[in-house]
Amino acid sequence: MPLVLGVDSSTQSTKAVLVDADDGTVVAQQSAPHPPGTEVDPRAWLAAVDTATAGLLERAEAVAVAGQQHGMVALDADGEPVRDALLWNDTRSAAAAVELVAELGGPQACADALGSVLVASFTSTKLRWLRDHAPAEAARVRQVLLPHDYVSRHLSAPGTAPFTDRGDASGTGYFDARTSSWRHDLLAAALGHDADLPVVVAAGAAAATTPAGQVVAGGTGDNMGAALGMPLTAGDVLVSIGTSGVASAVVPDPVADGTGTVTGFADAAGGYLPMVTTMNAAGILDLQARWLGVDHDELSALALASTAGAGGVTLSPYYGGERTPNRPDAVGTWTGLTPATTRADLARAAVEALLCSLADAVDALVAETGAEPRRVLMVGGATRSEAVRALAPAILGRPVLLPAPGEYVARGAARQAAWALSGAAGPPAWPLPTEATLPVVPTDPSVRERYAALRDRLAQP
Ligand SMILES: Nc1ncnc2c1ncn2[C@@H]1O[C@H](COP(=O)(O)OP(=O)(O)O)[C@@H](O)[C@H]1O
Ligand SMILES: O=C(CO)[C@@H](O)[C@H](O)COP(=O)(O)O
Repeated sequence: MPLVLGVDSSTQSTKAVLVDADDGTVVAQQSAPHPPGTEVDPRAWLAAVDTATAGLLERAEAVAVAGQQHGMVALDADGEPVRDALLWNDTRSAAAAVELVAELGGPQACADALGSVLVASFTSTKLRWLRDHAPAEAARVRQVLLPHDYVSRHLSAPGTAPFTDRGDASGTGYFDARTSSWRHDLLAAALGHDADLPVVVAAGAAAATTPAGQVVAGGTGDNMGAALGMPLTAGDVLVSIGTSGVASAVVPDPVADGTGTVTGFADAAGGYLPMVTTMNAAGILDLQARWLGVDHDELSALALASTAGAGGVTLSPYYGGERTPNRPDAVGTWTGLTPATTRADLARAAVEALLCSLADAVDALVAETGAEPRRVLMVGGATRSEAVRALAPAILGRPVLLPAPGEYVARGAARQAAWALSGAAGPPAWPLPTEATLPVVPTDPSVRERYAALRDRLAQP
């Protein structure tokens, strides 16, 4: 029974799961929090991974890291950060994104070259921001890594050249996933000069060893990790409700959505992972719980005590700006508040807004990939909310398969580690533990209609 360790270095925390490589059974798991905010000293992730893997790494024969996508880890000649990392949900580079898309010949040309239309989340836009707003720091940059590359390097033997994978690289804005090659020209155009980039490791290959000699696999982006951890197969749509809200699917061929709604990432197994990502997801409920002075269980109970449509209250939940739709300067907007509005209505409106935003994401993904999903699976921290589970099938308009509670990004990283350890042609077959299939219960269609009307009204200048 060889054990493998999977690490998820996501936005809010690092999670580590120790797994039996033969059948995917979780033997132990630990986590450690990350600092809040959209710019973070990346060394905090190294401290978190040390804490989360303490006592587990020693027991593993192989390890892999999946990490939050896109974050800009800019290193100097000594391999130290020139400044705090800018995360995927930092919107200061929105104007830089517009500029870079224009330089590439417009949105469709950008999607054709990179698989995605650049928005502020992408690494290249952050490098352009650095060039224009902190030129002294930009001039010191010698190497650019993604969060998972930086954590993988930390776990590897000293002197290991940094490495990444095709999945995470496809979210940088200077990688061509179809040829699996870096676009140093685009990196230089963004940053103002060229810099070193990590070696791109083939899917399932061993990339390095730890100081103790354990195999380190290439790692990947957290969403690619989740796809590998399910595993997601043709006909599935995965809805993930963490810091970001994500709808994703695995497909064999690249997509190039010139509207920018669907990003055309690569996956961690040689295919592609078209995705729709929102910036406001679990945080909508965190904020609502704080405002109402309740915990998550109480928020859920309140939401379920109201009725469909939240007594006429509708929320546009783009509190921190939004990426899909691309409204980096948006704020949250409430409508329909009356003297009759209750705390339960407010809780309900928050849950409905979260799910309507995800329903938009699923619909856009289905429209781009052209096939109604065979299954919709739902994972992520906010699926612990009973209200989210109860209302999701009705608002998504599809039955929802709920995998057993677990850390599926970390499980995907563990599966990649097991793959690299085995040297086999593909990852091991691990059964997906499922908790329930949540059936669709008919709901008031005006919930989505009113959400869409508010969303579209706010888009007007
Ligand atoms: N019972 C719950 N109800 C709603 N949200 C929850 C609940 N438990 C945890 N969360 C939220 O889930 C989020 C963390 O989810 P996770 O998938 O781990 O995020 P990430 O991978 O982005 O770090 C946090 O915002 C947390 O508050
Ligand atoms: O930017 C994206 C996807 O393009 C996000 O999905 C990040 O990858 C962060 O993920 P979580 O921390 O929410 O899992």
